[in-house]
Amino acid sequence: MRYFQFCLVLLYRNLGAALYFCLDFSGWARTRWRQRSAACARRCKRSPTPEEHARSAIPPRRQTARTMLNMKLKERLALAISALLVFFTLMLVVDIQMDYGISGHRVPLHGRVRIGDDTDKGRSAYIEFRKRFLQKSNVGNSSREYEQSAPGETSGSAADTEPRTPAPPADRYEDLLKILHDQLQGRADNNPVVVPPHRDLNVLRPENPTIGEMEDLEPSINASNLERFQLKIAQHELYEDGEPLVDAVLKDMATAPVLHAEQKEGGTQLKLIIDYPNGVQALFKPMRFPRDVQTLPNHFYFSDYERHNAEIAAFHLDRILGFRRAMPVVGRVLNMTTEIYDVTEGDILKTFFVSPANNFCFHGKCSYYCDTGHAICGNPDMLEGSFAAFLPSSDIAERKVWRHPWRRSYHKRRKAQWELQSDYCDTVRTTPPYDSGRRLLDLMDMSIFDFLTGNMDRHHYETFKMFGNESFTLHLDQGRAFGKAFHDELSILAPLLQCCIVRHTTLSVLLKFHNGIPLSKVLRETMQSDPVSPILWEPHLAALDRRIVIILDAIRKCVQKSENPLQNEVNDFV
Ligand SMILES: Nc1ncnc2c1ncn2[C@@H]1O[C@H](COP(=O)(O)OP(=O)(O)OP(=O)(O)O)[C@@H](O)[C@H]1O
Ligand SMILES: [Mn+2]
Repeated sequence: MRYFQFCLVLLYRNLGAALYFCLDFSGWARTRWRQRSAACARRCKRSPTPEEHARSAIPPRRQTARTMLNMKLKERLALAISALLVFFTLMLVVDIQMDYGISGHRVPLHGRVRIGDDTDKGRSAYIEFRKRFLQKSNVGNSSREYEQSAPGETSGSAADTEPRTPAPPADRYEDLLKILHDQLQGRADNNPVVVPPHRDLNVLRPENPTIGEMEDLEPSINASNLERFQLKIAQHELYEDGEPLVDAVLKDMATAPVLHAEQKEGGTQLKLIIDYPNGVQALFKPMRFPRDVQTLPNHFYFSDYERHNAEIAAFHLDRILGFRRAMPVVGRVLNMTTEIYDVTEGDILKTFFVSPANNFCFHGKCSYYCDTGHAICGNPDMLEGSFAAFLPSSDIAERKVWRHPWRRSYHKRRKAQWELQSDYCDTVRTTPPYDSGRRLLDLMDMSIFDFLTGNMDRHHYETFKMFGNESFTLHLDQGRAFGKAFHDELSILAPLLQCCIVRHTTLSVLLKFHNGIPLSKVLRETMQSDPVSPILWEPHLAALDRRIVIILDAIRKCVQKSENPLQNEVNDFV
């Protein structure tokens, strides 16, 4: 990136001079052209004489050399600068392509960048699977399932939003169940796709200290539930299965008096830090739209609005799937006057106003959607939002920010490297920290989690520094999840399909929901406890059950490919 900045500075510094020379050069070219045209007018109409023929037979290289010698110094300079400019531009493009590692890790490229691989190489099943998936969704399924609704379109008829009992699954994935069963019996140990529990550090957990133990901190007698929760965050999970502090923290955030509100710096969209008594804090994301408003079809994932209910739903989903890597999030309705306006100060106060519909609104200051046209409005001054329990401060537990290897390009015309290179995972899996331990498997879980919620906005992820690389990846920032209920974004599954590796435990949970009580039902019921329930529009819940099937298909495809790579290649071209 430093090279990139250097190039930019050089480019801009030289741009003026280069332009001058280029213009001057074009002047020179025009004069030459005029001279040549005049000469041509004299002789072009007749056929060339033998001497002219001989003259034109001078080798082109000598001609070029002669032209160069005839040029003035200024002309030569202009040419050199133009060439330099082209060179810098080329270097710039190469630099942007190469830059995707932070935290000291630059993944070596081994000269493997290809433009648009169209067959899967090695273990990847991404391209083959995507082809089939697209065929499937094009043929015979022209129902609403795969259509994108119009901008701002709402649910349609009431019957549409009624919970429906899904039909019994036709395919129980017996082949995948058998792998799980064999692994529990100590067989299928070396399955290249499904990692058995005794080779998974998340299950083994030889050590699992908490932040409190690492920092030698004990909660005081008056410690809040959140402080106790924070000190219990461990190396391999945020909280234990069945941890009672989770519900206690949710309750505090939903009911405790709001003492102070302040806009959070950083991030692209408006968020407030809410202070409660006893040092408890939460990250507040406001409601902008009703539940059934979907991502605008012409919006890229990076310009999509954040949805407060997506944060709430994602927390519950993360918990139900047994990951326990998302901080507790709860919904609450605030009085904008007494719980925001009266308890905040500074510039944000100047952004409050009363709308033509007599609602109380504000927009704060941020880089996306913080203006009068995109204000957040109460009804008339009651505002719903999500409250995420605050992570421990960096004094206690510093976090490390990692660039996600499967990060999107965040540019409307540019593609990321993983989209161009089908064997991209080979590069990632040989690079620390993805070459050993739990990290790569965590990214597979994250890919599954994000595919279920439709979250395309996973540019970075964070871990707690004190636990080193053998620690879980936090599931932070799900604000752009649950945007499109009728579209399944297969590219979110690219990490899984390109690496073809998954935890036994994760596959087991997916199969449990697929063959047993559907995920949509469990999540719907769990979220009923939230104060602003219902949290999700029904089609988003239905999408979860549909997407589990796609994930299971993907894992099956990976297993088949690992068992018989050649045959699958052949089949795919029949
Ligand atoms: N529960 C939390 N407690 C403390 N800090 C948090 C919490 N959740 C997120 N953060 C921090 O706040 C930052 C911004 O949060 P978040 O990513 O949700 O906002 P955002 O506006 O969506 O950001 P971006 O636009 O960059 O995706 C994160 O990078 C994270 O470090
Ligand atoms: Mn975000």
